[in-house]
Amino acid sequence: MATLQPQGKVIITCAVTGAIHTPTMSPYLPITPDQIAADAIGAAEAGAAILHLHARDPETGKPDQTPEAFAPFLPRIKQATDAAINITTGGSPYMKVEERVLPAATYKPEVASLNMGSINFGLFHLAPKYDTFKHDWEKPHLEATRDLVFRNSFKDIEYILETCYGNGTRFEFECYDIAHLYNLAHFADRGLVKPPFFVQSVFGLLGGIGTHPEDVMHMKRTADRLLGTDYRWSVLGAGASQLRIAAQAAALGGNVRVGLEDSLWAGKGKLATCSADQVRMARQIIEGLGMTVATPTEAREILSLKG
Ligand SMILES: C[C@H](N)CC(=O)CC(=O)O
Ligand SMILES: [Zn+2]
Repeated sequence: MATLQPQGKVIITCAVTGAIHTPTMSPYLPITPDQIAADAIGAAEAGAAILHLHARDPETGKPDQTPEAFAPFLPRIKQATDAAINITTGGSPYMKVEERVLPAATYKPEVASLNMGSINFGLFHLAPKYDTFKHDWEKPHLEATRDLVFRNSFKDIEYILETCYGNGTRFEFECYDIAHLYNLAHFADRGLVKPPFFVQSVFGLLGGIGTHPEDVMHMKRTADRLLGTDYRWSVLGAGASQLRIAAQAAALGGNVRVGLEDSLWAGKGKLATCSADQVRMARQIIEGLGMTVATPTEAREILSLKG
């Protein structure tokens, strides 16, 4: 029987680069292997017990899901920190599941992300519009920059489970909406996933659930009802909602995820200069609530990681 999460102990996961933010959005977004390694090591030193990692093409900054792309920074991070490595199987919404699972299948990490359902992945920009009748510019309107579906079908999820399970890898179950919790319960009922389930509730991504405190409560109440004591709850808030969502969840006994993958900000209108900035701010909130940040060893215990 998995050990229950000790009261007041909070696991910080840090996601350092991701695949959605582009270099044009912030000069601090880690792109090269050196930058990804330095940002991850800094986040671990600041208190992150789990490091969620993606790779990018150092020239273009584009997501790169080839195992080779992870090779230059993984051993250095493992050398420099005791943090648990969490390799993405999400890659980017443009990739097929066969490509997305390769790095986790190759490196057999302690943790790998697993997206528990498909979602619309939209990105919009304000586009000026010229009214040919009025011969004048109309109020700029929102136009889709990207109109994607981040596909995670039941077969895709099964494929990743089958590919990684034999490696002792456990999953960070990314749940962007309530339905994804039901999908997780479905795989649990089929015995294809074993408790404790590390549930990463994702708030504030267009296409998924919002960031209202009621959304957070709804996710937690539903997870409590469907998964009982078999899950360890964590949250990530996208963009400016990151620390507000973290504070609410920590106060409810949950764990938190921060990092430049999920938000480029360190407070209102201030770009984070590194993911460690956000780890330090999360830590301040956690300790301010009279709680303590879990060490990598404690996180392994709580999540039954292979170590
Ligand atoms: C919202 C996050 N980008 C979700 C994520 O981290 C997905 C993954 O890497 O598998
Ligand atoms: Zn990710």
